[in-house]
Amino acid sequence: MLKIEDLTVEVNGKILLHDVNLEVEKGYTNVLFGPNGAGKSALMRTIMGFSEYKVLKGRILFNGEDITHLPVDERARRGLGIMMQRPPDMTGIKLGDLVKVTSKGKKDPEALAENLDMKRFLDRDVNVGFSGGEIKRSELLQLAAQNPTLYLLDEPESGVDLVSIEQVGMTIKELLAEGLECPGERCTKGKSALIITHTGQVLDYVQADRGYILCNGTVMCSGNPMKMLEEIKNKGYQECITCRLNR
Ligand SMILES: Nc1ncnc2c1ncn2[C@@H]1O[C@H](COP(=O)(O)OP(=O)(O)OP(=O)(O)O)[C@@H](O)[C@H]1O
Repeated sequence: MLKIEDLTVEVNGKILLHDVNLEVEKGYTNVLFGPNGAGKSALMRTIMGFSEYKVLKGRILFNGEDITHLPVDERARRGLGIMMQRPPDMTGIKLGDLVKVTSKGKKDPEALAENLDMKRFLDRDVNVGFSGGEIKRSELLQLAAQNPTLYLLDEPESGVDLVSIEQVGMTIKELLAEGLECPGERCTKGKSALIITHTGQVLDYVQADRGYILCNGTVMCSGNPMKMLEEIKNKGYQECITCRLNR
């Protein structure tokens, strides 16, 4: 589904990512770990196609197509959706109108908002004055309306209180399960996701398939995400440089 090959990226003349290789197969949920400033959000934003991130080398393939130089809207049309860590305020745009446009009129904003306890926010300007947790729920509401096939989720649990985390986690679980098919005993998973998490809280709700550790702008190793999380909690990131984490 998503394949990143030897990707090197600069912003304002500074190389933020180099020689990044990473994959998310159809139906997989992969996790991106890494210390602050490693380049995780930059990678997400590059995958989504934000124009300030210039690809100097390598490519991004989505369903076999080279999308490295496609604009954001084209990537969204092809099925990429992002929950940003810090999305911008959109003064003058009502959340309800955005949800309606994003779903192309196919989904009822009120019904989508009900699930996320966001009905009272539909008449408000997107993100303006929203609390940290409300922003996360607003981002999820927009993703539910867009219905992408690959979810890029940048720290979905950050700023979310311990009660609301269940709501956020369960919503992500439901979104990723859409299209889940279980012919006979075997299930084919629905959507794909790449999730950035520091705490791993979201992994209490979503089963992760593979973890990647990004340090200093490049992927240092990949492996079992739960083992990686355990290692990071116990030992921090110092070992990732030499890629000695248990996999
Ligand atoms: N538009 C930009 N212009 C200049 N520097 C940038 C830009 N975007 C990101 N950076 C820098 O790139 C580095 C990586 O940032 P990024 O947000 O990707 O880190 P991160 O791994 O997501 O960190 P965190 O875990 O703290 O969210 C940081 O030093 C950041 O200041």
